[in-house]
This record gives sequence, structure tokens and C-alpha cells, in this order.
Amino acid sequence: MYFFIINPKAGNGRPKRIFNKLRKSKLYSETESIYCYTRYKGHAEVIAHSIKESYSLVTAVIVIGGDGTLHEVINGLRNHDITVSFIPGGSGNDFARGISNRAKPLKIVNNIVNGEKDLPYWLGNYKIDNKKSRFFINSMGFGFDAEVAQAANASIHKKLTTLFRFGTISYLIALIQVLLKYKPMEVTLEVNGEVRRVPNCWMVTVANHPFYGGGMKIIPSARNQPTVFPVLLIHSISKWKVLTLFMTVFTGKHVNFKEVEIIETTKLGVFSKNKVHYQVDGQTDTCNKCVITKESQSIRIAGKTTKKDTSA
Ligand SMILES: Nc1ncnc2c1ncn2[C@@H]1O[C@H](COP(=O)(O)OP(=O)(O)OP(=O)(O)O)[C@@H](O)[C@H]1O
Repeated sequence: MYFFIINPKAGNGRPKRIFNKLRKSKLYSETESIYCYTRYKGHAEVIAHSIKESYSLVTAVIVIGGDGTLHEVINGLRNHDITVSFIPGGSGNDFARGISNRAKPLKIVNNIVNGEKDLPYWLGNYKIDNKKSRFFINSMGFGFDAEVAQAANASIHKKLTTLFRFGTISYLIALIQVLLKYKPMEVTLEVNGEVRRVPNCWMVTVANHPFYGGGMKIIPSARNQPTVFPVLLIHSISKWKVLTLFMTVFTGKHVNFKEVEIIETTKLGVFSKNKVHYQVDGQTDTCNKCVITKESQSIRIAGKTTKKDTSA
């Protein structure tokens, strides 16, 4: 049995339209499945957690929503044995980009039902302050990018730009708004066992794949694998240079700036006396301490076309 979780609020209602179309298909009518719409923020996590009880009956959980919805489902399941699939319907959809899944919704379901090979995917693990550890699917960032994500989520432009499929534009508007008032943080990092103080720090970002903010290549070299992960560190830079730097993020050329460092590590600690903003898979909050590691056991992602074919 396939279990669909649909976020009707993601991507200006796109997941609902996708699912309505899917339900009218012959493939759907021939497939044993149940579905559930999310009703509030965090509901996808509650639904996924409840599936855990009867997971032996579920062949795969199919998420239709944005990256935030997938983040909740993965954390609700907390079980690497349940196969998960993702039909992108959000405003950013960086996860689908990260695994290079450009297939259309019907094709994704067709791939799952017809047993296309599952893709192994290694999540990031993060522990904020003294809370329970959780997983992230795409990236986690501290400082400037987190404040930009927060401003973009709250912006009235987001709805409009998502409607016209220009999610990145709302991110760029938020970037300029935050840039004008941003004050760099003072953080202590623990990387590869070494402690390092970074007084004029703009951002620290960790990623499981290159994409971020609706298609920017924040860490172009990031590859999904089980051991190390890359950390992008931007510090001691002027505001105007940050603007120039972000102009080149789409091509990945920003890594050539002398103020940008990329460090590979198995564990990252971020500590600060003052609360710092963080974003995890696009959702934001503040913290004083975070420890990030890589999950060595992979989860299984179904529905990706392994042969070169992206037709519906
Ligand atoms: N019924 C609902 N009403 C309000 N919010 C909801 C509902 N269902 C889920 N949510 C919340 O919607 C938020 C946004 O979801 P999601 O991130 O999947 O979409 P998005 O922001 O459009 O896409 P992306 O993350 O790819 O940019 C999540 O925080 C989720 O908890």
C-alpha cells in the first residue's frame, strides 16, 4: 500500500492540483493507496509518525509538497527502512534538484509502482541546544542565509513569485532587505576536532547537495555520500562584496572569492554566546549551539528515473 501525504498550502496550492490530476489517472485507480492532507504546520510529521506503527503495510510514503513537508515526514518516520518518494510541489524544490529528479508526477508514481531502483540518500543529523537530534534533507545554515530565508518565508512577494514559478526572486528581494541591516555574528566553530573563533562571520552553511534557495548552487562541490560533508564559511567581507558574491551563486563562482572557505568535515559544532539565526531545509529559528553530523545509514528514495526519460 502507498501512503500519500499532501501539503495543500505548499507552493500556492500546487500539491493539491498535482494530486487531483493524479487521482484521475488509470495508474492511481489501479494502485492500492491511502492519502492524507496536512492541516497545519508540523502535521506532516505527526502523520508520518503514526505510519510508523503500521509501517510493514506501507510500501512507500509519497510526499507531495515542498522541501519543508519532506523535512517533516523524514523526521516523523525516523525509520530508515521505510521507502520515501517526493513529488515536488513547493516553491523552492531544491531536494528534487539535488537528486536530479526532473520526472513529472505521474512518471514518478509509475517508477515507484514498477519498481525502478531506489536511490540511497544520506541525511544530515543536527542537534540544537539541548533538544533531541533531528534530520535535514538539503542544508542547514547559520547567520545571513538564515535571516534571508526567514525574510523570504514572511514576504508577501513569495506568494506572487511562487504563483509564477519564480521562487528565487522572492529570495533575492529578501536578500537585499536583510543585507541593508545585517550585522555579522561572532561564532566558535568546531571543525575536524579543531576549535576556531570566527569574529566577523556572515554565514556557515552545511549541505547534502549543491542546491539552495530555489536553485542557487550554494556549495557546488557537495555530493550526497555517507561520510563527510562540506561546510561553506563566509567571513570578513564588506556588504557590497556580499551582493556581488550572491550574483555569482547561480553559477557557483562565488567559491572563488577569498572570503569564502569550503571545509570538509565529519562533524561541525557551531557555538555562540548570543542567539544566532539558523535555517534548516528552509525553516528558521534561533539557537546558541548546534552539532551536525552525517547519517552513515542511508534512507531509500523511490521514484527517480534511472534511465534517461523524463516524459509523463
Ligand atoms: N494545512 C496547512 N496550513 C498551513 N501550513 C501548513 C499546512 N500544511 C503544512 N503546512 C506548513 O507549510 C510550510 C511550507 O511547506 P513547504 O516547505 O513544504 O512548502 P514551500 O515553502 O512552498 O516549499 P519549499 O520549501 O520547497 O520552498 C511548512 O512549514 C508546513 O509545516
